[in-house]
Amino acid sequence: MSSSPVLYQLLFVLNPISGDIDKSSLEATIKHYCAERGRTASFFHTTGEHDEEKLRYHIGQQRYDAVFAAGGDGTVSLVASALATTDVPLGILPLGSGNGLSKDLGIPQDQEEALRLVWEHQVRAIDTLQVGGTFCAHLADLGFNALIVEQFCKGNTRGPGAYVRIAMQEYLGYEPAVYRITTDRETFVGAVFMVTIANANTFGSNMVINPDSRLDDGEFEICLIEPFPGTASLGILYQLYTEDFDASVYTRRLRCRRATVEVVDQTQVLVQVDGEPLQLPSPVQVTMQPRSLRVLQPLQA
Ligand SMILES: Nc1ncnc2c1ncn2[C@@H]1O[C@H](COP(=O)(O)OP(=O)(O)OP(=O)(O)O)[C@@H](O)[C@H]1O
Repeated sequence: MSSSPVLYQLLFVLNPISGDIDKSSLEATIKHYCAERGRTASFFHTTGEHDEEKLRYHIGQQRYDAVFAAGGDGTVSLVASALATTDVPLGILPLGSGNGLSKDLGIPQDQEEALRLVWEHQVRAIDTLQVGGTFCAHLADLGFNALIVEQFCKGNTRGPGAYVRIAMQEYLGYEPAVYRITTDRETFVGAVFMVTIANANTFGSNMVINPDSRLDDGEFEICLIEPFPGTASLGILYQLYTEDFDASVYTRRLRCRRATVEVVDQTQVLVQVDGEPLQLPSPVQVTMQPRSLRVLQPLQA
């Protein structure tokens, strides 16, 4: 079920570095856009240091009708985590390298068009995850992609080009680990190239890792790409871009409500959660909080 309340007091959480995008005129554009429509825009600038703590404090002091994340997936996750379990909806102005959740919600990638959410929207409640105790609104993974995200974050170039360059460099020498994955329905044991814990469907790169799955169905998927010969790589890539994940013999999905992901013989594992690389103790517990986050979506989405 969805509704369209009028939102007057709006907070925009701006990440100055996301996506290598110049945001010098953004604040003035947002202020002007909101003022023209009788809305009030306030701003919170991230610093990269204790942002979630500071944001929670700020929104605890002031009543907002919606809080917009103006940044990439990391900024969206930060704001979503602060808003989850409250009744304040999350809006997104996609200003990162990938912008995964905004794409899954059908939010326009153009700045001006995304701003229309301020006055034309529907509110939808979506599920969220906890991955090893860390909030996750979109996708988390272990294995190859987590390694690429970690390298990407260490580098000083952002944007999709840097991501592809790192992936090509790391692919040849990559050794898949062995995982034991136990869900409320089944157990899988084996070597896996990449384990994606998916509440949503699509990576910011537009690769569809988890087709035909809803953000509010009370379930999530563990999407596995098992080790594959080099000759199969282009085929798997093609399936990821054509929403045909299940077509390969090297892919499978485990649908569940809770799961434990263990890297056999390791006590710690690299996990990327909503685009941020983390070292977490293994096994990693994954739980779901059904319909715990209210989000703004375009009316036609
Ligand atoms: N003022 C700042 N200076 C430096 N780093 C910052 C600042 N504000 C936030 N950050 C860092 O930015 C990162 C989040 O960036 P975000 O994910 O929003 O953009 P992105 O990585 O460019 O895009 P995407 O995740 O869509 O690929 C976090 O690691 C956060 O600590």
